Amino acid sequence: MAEIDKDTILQALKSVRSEQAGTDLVSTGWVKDPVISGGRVTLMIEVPAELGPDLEPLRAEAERTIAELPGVEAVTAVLTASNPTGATAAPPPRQPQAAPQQQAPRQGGPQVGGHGGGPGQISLPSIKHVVAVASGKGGVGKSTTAANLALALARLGLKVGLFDADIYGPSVPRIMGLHDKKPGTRGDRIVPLENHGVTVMSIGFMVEEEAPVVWRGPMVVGALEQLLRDVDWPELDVMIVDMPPGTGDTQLTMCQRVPLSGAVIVSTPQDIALLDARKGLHMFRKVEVPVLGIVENMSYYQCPKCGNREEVFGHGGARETAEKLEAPFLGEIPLDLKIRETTDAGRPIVVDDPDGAHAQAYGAIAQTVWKSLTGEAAEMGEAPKKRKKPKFWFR
Ligand SMILES: Nc1ncnc2c1ncn2[C@@H]1O[C@H](COP(=O)(O)OP(=O)(O)OP(=O)(O)O)[C@@H](O)[C@H]1O
Repeated sequence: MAEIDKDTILQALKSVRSEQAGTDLVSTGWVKDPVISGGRVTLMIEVPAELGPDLEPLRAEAERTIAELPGVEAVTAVLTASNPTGATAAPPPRQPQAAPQQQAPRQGGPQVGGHGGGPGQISLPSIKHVVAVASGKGGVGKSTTAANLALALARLGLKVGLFDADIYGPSVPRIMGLHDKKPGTRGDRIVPLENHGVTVMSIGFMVEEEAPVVWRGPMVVGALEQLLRDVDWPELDVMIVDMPPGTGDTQLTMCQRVPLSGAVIVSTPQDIALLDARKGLHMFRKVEVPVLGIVENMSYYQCPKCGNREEVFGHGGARETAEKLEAPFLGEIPLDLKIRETTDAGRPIVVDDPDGAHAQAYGAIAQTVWKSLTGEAAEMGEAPKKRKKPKFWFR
């Protein structure tokens, strides 16, 4: 099969003309280095934000042009925009739908479910439930929680996917031990990767590691939607979406476009983070996505040597906030060096120490989430080392 290289791609793109810029696509300087993985080409086109909405035909033509090159099996071109003022402009939000699933559930209360697919939403027919893991601000451990929750759900015997939508800092490839891997292709679809028994996709797989991922407003949503659609998702019981941090227009639009069955909000006990958590809760309620509950992360510090427990940030705030706001409290995860080390080493604690207290805590959260989604109880599978033939763990 013919090898593709960057020069051939750029040469071909010279035949694509931008009416708006009055020149060919390459001369605009908008084309970033194409990423080539086997027969798959991913192309970022970074355009002035104000032109973005008019440039869809240009994007599509670039995609068609590359697709015609020998050796190209699949191509994804995405528009991104760099905006020095930092201002964002998201597409107008879809009006919230009045659907029965869109009431905030209570623990032990009515089940929620279905993967939406309403007007303006992406259709994900092979996925039964899509759950967003969100936080009002960055750095609270959202990705760590998303990964461990996904792994704990897999341990319940479920088929689980993890989609990294945190386009500003995609950390799922590293957390899931896949940072040096690239997804393959089947026909014109992207085949997601798998590790620790969970199917994983991240925008981080598609960009060069050192490349700063600068995305703004509608481009983020467009790129994520496209990636979600281009992936050949297997049949999944549940997909966890690691959302971009914050509660701005981008997050709001994501919540409206992705057919969410529910959302989990991660917060630290600090007041400021809790205020942000409230914003997160209000955001999901505004778009009528059920909030499955709040997880308090870095809840307290337990000395690994003496077992002494210290309430670093005035522990318990998330539980109180959850009660006040009538959202379920899902559980607390302590601040523990082992959680950091295992996460950062690509073997999250649920895999690294499946019998430990932290894995049990994530397991209990996973059970509550699954019960809220389906009304069904699910039992934890045993840790793999105890099984001769692990049934649920490494599938
Ligand atoms: N419970 C915990 N105990 C110790 N370290 C933790 C815990 N939770 C997360 N961390 C560590 O905190 C850092 C930030 O976590 P993570 O990347 O999950 O946060 P995030 O909210 O997703 O951040 P961002 O939104 O900026 O991507 C990581 O190094 C992670 O290992």
